[in-house]
Amino acid sequence: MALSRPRDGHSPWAPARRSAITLSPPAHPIHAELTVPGSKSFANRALILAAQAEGTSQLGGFLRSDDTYWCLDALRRLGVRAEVEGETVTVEGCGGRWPVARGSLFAGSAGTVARFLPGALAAAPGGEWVLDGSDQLRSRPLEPLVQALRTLGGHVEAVEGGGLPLRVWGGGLRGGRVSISGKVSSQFLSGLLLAAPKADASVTVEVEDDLVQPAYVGITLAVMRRFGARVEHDAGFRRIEVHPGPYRAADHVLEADASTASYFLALAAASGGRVRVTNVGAASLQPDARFVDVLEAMGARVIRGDAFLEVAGSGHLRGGLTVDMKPMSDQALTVGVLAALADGPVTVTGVAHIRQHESDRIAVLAANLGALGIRAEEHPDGFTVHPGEPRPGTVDPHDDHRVAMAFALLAARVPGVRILGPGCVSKTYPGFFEKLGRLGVGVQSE
Ligand SMILES: O=C(O)C1=C[C@@H](OP(=O)(O)O)[C@@H](O)[C@H](O)C1
Ligand SMILES: C=C(OP(=O)(O)O)C(=O)O
Repeated sequence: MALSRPRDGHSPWAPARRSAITLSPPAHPIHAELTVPGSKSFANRALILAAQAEGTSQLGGFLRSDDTYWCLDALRRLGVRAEVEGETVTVEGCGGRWPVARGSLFAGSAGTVARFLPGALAAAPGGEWVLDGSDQLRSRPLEPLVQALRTLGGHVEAVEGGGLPLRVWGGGLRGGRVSISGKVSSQFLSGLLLAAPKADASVTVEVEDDLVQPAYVGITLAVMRRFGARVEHDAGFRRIEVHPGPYRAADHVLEADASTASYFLALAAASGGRVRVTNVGAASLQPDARFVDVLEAMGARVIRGDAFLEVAGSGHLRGGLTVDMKPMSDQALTVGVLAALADGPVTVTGVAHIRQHESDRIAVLAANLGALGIRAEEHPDGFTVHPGEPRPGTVDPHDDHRVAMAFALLAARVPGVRILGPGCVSKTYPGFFEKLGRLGVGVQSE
């Protein structure tokens, strides 16, 4: 099947492209109360389950971003009717029998779409599709998921190499036992679990090695239950039993994005200001809602409510610590950039797998800190940053939204940090730089 596809993951929901943006510190410490938009992790799980459900679901708190665009686009190409109005998506479920049973699907740069859709396709009674993605997503791993779906009788084949593009045939999944690796990505396990209720019999999944970011598996199970799935699991999500049954339509309010919230809370810690995020709290299921613990260890004052988080910075960041970021590794770069402003070295461990995220995040962090005059050592599973006086300079995010958002934090104190290709933030938050501007950070576009 010939494929014509965009090479990157930028969607029609991304703002007009700018070649670079230069940031400068706010004139006054930032004091703000703000909300952040919806989480792509919640949105893409709920979209895929609502599409497979019997009946119509309404999902509130939806954010238009690249990752959610490509998820919705793939479901529409499968014949699912879905309408977005304001922050609400209405999805007419097809019961898992995709109305368009042949064709090409595109995941953009969304790991969630690449890892969650193959199971939903293989579990369908019939059909044949090719799922592809951006160049960046093509280079990210998929094999453990492909192998596990095959163990359950799924008909899935990499077209070339081991990742995307992937050819998937419907035909169903049988139940039984299956083991899967969790040390490179928790999304393999999540993708298998989301498909498991559609199998002919119960599926028992065991994690055969380590499991990174287990909280995302908790989110998977919570969203599955919301759509009617019956699931049992141990405390660490290492052994999970999923019973067969249909997904049923459910109205669902998606959690606001704790990863996005972390940048604004970190900005308060770095700038000596105070930020309260009023729609992400300690009750969130997202691991990054616990990132405030790291800010506290670095000297910030934190107030935790069930539905809000507040951070007040002293303007001084404490270093001299080692942090295992495996449970919330999307914030590893945030720690790395804050460390440049701290009073002692900071080491991050437990994040070997982020070398296979949107970029090799450890290498890209070290190279960009180096370009700003900050020494950073790479380790196989993390890095050590030696703080200093970052100088103005250019950051190349390698089309990785978290690199761009983390380096933007330097604007708390450093004038003249220039970020290339800032549009990459639209993967999860197209309005990120505009929001920084409204908080008083100087934002100059080229
Ligand atoms: O399941 C999810 O929604 C996610 C899981 C995590 O990925 P990995 O488990 O691949 O690290 C996380 O980094 C990503 O931003 C979202
Ligand atoms: C790793 C990330 O995304 P993805 O869902 O593409 O894996 C991320 O958002 O940091």
